[in-house]
Amino acid sequence: MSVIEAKGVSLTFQTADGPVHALKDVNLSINKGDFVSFIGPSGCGKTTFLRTMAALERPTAGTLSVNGMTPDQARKSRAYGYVFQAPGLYPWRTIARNISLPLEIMGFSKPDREARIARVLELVELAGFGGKYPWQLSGGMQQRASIARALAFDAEILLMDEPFGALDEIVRDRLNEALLELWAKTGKTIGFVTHSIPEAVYLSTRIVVMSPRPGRISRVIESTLPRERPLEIRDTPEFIRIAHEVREGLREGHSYD
Ligand SMILES: Nc1ncnc2c1ncn2[C@@H]1O[C@H](COP(=O)(O)OP(=O)(O)OP(=O)(O)O)[C@@H](O)[C@H]1O
Repeated sequence: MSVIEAKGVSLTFQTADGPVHALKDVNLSINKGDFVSFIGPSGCGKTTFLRTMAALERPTAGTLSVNGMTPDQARKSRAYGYVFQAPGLYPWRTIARNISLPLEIMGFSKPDREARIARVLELVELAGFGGKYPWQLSGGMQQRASIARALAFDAEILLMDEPFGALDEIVRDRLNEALLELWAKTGKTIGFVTHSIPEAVYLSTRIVVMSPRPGRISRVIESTLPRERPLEIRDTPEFIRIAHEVREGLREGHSYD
């Protein structure tokens, strides 16, 4: 069953220096339970595409449906959680109260909010840190808190824009493992932007390779790796083969420059 469907999506930004063709004729279907990564050089439209799915940008041509609705309707019915590149937590609110904020806006009762906060803090391994302020946590813990905030209202779709880009590799490895575990536990559909080939291969069921000027999909790679993936899987010939295929896709995209 397809939960996200993009048909002929193009987006041109009008700027003072003329039009910027951020996306051109993007066609993609994401199935329920898929973990889809978007990879490509800087400026190829990865963030823009994720933002159009989340109704944070509007395509200039084509159609997009999210859970059978327009992106606008999907946003209003809270069909997805969105994780930004930076954690974006309010420094004057504790971690629990940061997670609580969208729930308060959505009108969840206090006991329901408290139960949800406890559950998501547990999921991202931050149980016991709800009373801390963001500045009392490390960068990796803050990013996990922002993931908890996106998970709290239990949307079936999670859109993540390079959530681990600013973290060191050891922390990133741990969060990648935790994210896979969470995905296996919850069966969510995940759209994930990254710059890292190993991260894309490790996490995804499908890897969408994009190329710039204008942003297009140059290759979609179906992963042949099993769903259960210890970190050591990165040393297997199959992992290396898929990484090679992604690299080839990236190179291919560049030949259009
Ligand atoms: N609001 C905007 N107004 C004008 N141009 C924009 C706007 N947002 C993005 N762009 C342009 O659209 C193109 C795609 O940008 P986008 O941020 O989607 O790329 P990206 O692949 O996510 O890049 P990065 O990997 O560096 O985050 C770029 O050329 C960018 O300058």
